[in-house]
Amino acid sequence: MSNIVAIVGRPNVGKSTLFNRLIGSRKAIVNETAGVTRDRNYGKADWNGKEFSVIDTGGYSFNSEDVFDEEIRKQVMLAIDEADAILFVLDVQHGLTDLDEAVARILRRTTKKVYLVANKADNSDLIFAANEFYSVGIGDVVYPISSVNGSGTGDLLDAVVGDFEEKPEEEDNELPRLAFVGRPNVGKSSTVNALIGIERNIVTDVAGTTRDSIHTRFQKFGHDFMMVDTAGVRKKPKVNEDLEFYSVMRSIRTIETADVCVLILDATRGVEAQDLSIFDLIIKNRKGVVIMVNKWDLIEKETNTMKEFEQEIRNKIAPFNDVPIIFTSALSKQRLLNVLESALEVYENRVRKIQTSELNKVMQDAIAAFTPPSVKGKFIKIKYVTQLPTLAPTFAFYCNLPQYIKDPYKRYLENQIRKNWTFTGVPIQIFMRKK
Ligand SMILES: Nc1nc2c(ncn2[C@@H]2O[C@H](COP(=O)(O)OP(=O)(O)OP(=O)(O)O)[C@@H](O)[C@H]2O)c(=O)[nH]1
Ligand SMILES: Nc1nc2c(ncn2[C@@H]2O[C@H](COP(=O)(O)OP(=O)(O)OP(=O)(O)O)[C@@H](O)[C@H]2O)c(=O)[nH]1
Repeated sequence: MSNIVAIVGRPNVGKSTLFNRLIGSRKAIVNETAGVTRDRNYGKADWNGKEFSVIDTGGYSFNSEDVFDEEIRKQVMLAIDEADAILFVLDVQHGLTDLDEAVARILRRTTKKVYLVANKADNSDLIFAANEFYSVGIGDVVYPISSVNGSGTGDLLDAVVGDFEEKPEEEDNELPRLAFVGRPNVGKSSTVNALIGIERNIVTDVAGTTRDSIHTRFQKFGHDFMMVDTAGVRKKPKVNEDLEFYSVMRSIRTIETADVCVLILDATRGVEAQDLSIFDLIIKNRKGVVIMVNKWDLIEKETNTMKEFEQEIRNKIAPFNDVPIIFTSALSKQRLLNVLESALEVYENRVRKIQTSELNKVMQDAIAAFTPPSVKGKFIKIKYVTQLPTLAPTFAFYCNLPQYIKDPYKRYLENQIRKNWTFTGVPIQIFMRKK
């Protein structure tokens, strides 16, 4: 499980610019995954081989003035709760403002690691001016950086990743880990409680290694798996705000811990932007996914209601829509066990390894049937393909001119893989390599 770094600060100090710079090194890799949309607030970064998640708390803010300060305050508090490290960004060109001071007051109270980042230090005079920020009284070091030209970010990142605690591998490594995620009020607690209630005696709470995550072991019908972060679900830290930021922040750690995520939707609300953001988080972390449309009991049904609903979801999550979709009622426990069955199938799909010989036999035919279009008169030849020994399915295609193979052709290859083997619910990565 990776470390989580949150970027906080008042508007316009350059949080998004810093965010883009931090995840920039990963962009090329992220784009390799056909059809994954990059949202602007969450990404994976890598510094000297240490991977971590980055959250940009900006951009979520309300535009209305009176709720503004309060909203920033809440975001900072939540960032403190959920992140392992905080980058507190200030603007050297603008100097300290009241709002900076207000954020600093909150940050002074946390025991989490806070790094004071003096952004927009584009030249040596401005780097010198950053010394002003020692007066803020957070940490022993001020990191002058320029998010625009990149100077100083190396020293900052050295410090940040140098302070990461090695996260111990969680216990019960072989058991599949399932997580129930979704925005507030969709029925996460009801689902988990119903599942636990189904066989009260055969579940045990296992304290996780992180703060307050409790993993519940579930053994029944020949299944044996862990439900991750059920503490967060059952304890119900009541966040009233139905804001994207909260669902996303609360979901990140859970998703990173899981192998398969059950994304719960509220049938009465349809698919909303927040649901799609959480879906993107799951895909970005290359986890398995099952979509559970809950509160189905509340829907007036006609002959095709379910089919139409399902189609609407598939359209919205396209292009990656080879995903199980199950209509449930946590209240009446309808089809909850189907969700489990499905999640465990997805788990099997995620660990599936295809023999290189079998893979090549099938894929060479598919490639022969539809060859990559030649570029600038150059003939592109894919020589062979192999599945890499990674946790989530990743295929490397070796060819003479990898840079000329574009996303549509990669999607063709992915579709052929999905057609011939079952990878339902699992994102697939396709890499082109030079041979
Ligand atoms: N000169 C200079 N300008 C910068 C630097 N970093 C960001 N900026 C500029 O500052 C402005 C604000 O940057 P953003 O990244 O949008 O700031 P933000 O903190 O994310 O703002 P909100 O989304 O409103 O919270 C933009 O015009 C950036 O181009 C920097 O290192 N040097
Ligand atoms: N009719 C109906 N109501 C449901 C169903 N599942 C949950 N509810 C109701 O929806 C409300 C929210 O359910 P919770 O299980 O608390 O939802 P949650 O996702 O855990 O909510 P947060 O803790 O806010 O994230 C409760 O009033 C439940 O009784 C369902 O399948 N049908």
